[in-house]
Amino acid sequence: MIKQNVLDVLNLCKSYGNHLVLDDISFSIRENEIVGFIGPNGAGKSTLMKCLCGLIHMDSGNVTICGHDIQSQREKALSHQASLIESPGLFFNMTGYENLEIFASLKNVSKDKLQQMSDYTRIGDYLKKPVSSYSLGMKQRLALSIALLSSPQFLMLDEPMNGLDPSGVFELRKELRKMVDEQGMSLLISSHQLNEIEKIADRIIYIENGKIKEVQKQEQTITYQIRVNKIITDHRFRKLSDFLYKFSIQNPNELSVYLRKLEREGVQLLDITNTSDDLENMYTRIYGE
Ligand SMILES: Nc1ncnc2c1ncn2[C@@H]1O[C@H](COP(=O)(O)OP(=O)(O)OP(=O)(O)O)[C@@H](O)[C@H]1O
Repeated sequence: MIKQNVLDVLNLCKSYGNHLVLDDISFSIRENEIVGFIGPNGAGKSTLMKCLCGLIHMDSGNVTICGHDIQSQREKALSHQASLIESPGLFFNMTGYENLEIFASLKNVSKDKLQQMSDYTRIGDYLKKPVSSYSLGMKQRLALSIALLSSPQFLMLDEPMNGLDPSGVFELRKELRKMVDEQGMSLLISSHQLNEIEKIADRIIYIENGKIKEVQKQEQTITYQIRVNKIITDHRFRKLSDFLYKFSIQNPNELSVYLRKLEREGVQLLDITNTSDDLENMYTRIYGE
């Protein structure tokens, strides 16, 4: 089945005064896809997310959410998305449950859904206490539950792992993956935590100075460099120098196929190195040390 795009961003530009913060940004996100957004401080991640959820206006470009243009069909486009950007907008002097109730009534959500999302917070009796008494993790869970009240098809989370302890990060990652897999949601998630993004994202977009520097392909290619004792004629092995070749596979199981092929041709394997770009290598290559 062909997956539709839930988000299309085309040539988006945004400046604050003379400062061009987003410079001709274009990318798409498909159904059921988790896209990670990585970039150094001030790269433009939050500004982009704010443009995508209608919090601020872009100067030029086009954004469609589930096929609806965010400018000409603003209400329809925004009804398909939810976002948590910067600190969650909670009423601190009210209880968690009262917060959920207010947002449920604003979003015209049924009582069942309200109950479902109060259970989803998994903060138990704390729901009856003022939000000011919550830990950061509890506030995050409450804010995420509020964002999910409207069953969005597209969710944007800006640095959701900030301040969470390792078990909180693990839980959040597990839950986000489950939501995407079971409810068909798509997710755009920004983080500074490279290893966390690597674990959750299907694809990663690198941004710097408001420009997309690179998009990691969804299918991670595994590349090997091999040193052998004789010339290989098979074109799938790219010659780097005498007796040094490179080949790429999409699936780890394919490696044995390549190695058996060499064996059949009487080529002796002297050395093999996995030279695939992992996230940290890629980050260093793009942004420097
Ligand atoms: N309201 C504003 N007015 C003027 N400049 C702004 C405003 N908001 C952001 N900027 C500037 O825009 C640039 C991008 O900021 P943004 O917050 O989008 O970056 P970021 O990638 O989210 O950074 P971080 O990882 O530190 O949160 C920065 O140079 C910032 O100073």
